Amino acid sequence: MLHNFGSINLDHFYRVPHLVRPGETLAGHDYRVGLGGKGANQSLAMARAGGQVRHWGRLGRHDAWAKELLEQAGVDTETIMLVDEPGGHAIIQVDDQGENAILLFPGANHGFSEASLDELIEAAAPDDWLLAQNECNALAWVLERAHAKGMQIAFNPAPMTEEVAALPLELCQLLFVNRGEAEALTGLPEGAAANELLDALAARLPDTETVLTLGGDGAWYQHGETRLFQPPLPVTPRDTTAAGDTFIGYYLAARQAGMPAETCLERAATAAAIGVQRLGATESIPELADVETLLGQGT
Ligand SMILES: OC[C@H]1O[C@H](O)[C@H](O)[C@@H]1O
Repeated sequence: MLHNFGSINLDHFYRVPHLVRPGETLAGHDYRVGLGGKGANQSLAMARAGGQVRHWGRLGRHDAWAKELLEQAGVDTETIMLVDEPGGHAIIQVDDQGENAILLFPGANHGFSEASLDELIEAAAPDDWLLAQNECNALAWVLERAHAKGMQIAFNPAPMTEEVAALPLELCQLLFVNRGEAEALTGLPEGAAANELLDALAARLPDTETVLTLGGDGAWYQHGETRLFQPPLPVTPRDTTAAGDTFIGYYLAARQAGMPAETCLERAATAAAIGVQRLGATESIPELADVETLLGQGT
């Protein structure tokens, strides 16, 4: 079982002619509300991919529909608490090129007490996995406790903040980073080559398996002497929101099923390529059958 200590947000989407500039008032031409949050997106993607995932989350009581949606997708939601607090939400602008800008309000995602997390870690099995992103509070504490219990840790340092760089990342078995996150963790300048980023990540975290996602430039896996490249799929993105989350959920499900790293990369990249052609966060995450069809393995 994988336990995902992750955010749940209500995403408010606006299609815009361009991302709003400082001081500008801009009219959007489409508006929708959907389930998002990096944590919820990754749980839902993992469940759609056939993985076993339990979500540790906090959700405003009025947004209980979000819990049902995760449950319908196959996520174990027993450990999602409904609380009398404003829930997390995001204001997401998507421009005509599919680029986005996200304003985040953490709300209930930042209300975890150490006691409640202790109970969740206590209930997990020592050989279970923990997955986390950077949208919930008490992150360092959770990583240390989960590691002390013997759990394997997968971490996605998104969104990147100064505090993340100070986390005990050496406790992680698996790290998922995009270009910006890799640059921030290694101190390399913007635009550094993939090989330089991977070298610097390996120097900093020699025991950690690293997956570097580069959007339209493909993805890499690195561990020890092994370095694998997954070429990008030729697609025109409509909305890149949650593409990284889709990738991570599909990767982890494939890994949980015992697939080798190159297969995990291929399935994850294929799922993300389908996702970027659709609008929204959880709404864009494909079903496993769609991914297998594109992989040429459909029935
Ligand atoms: O990664 C995409 C997600 O980031 C923010 O957490 C939004 O809620 C959105 O769903």
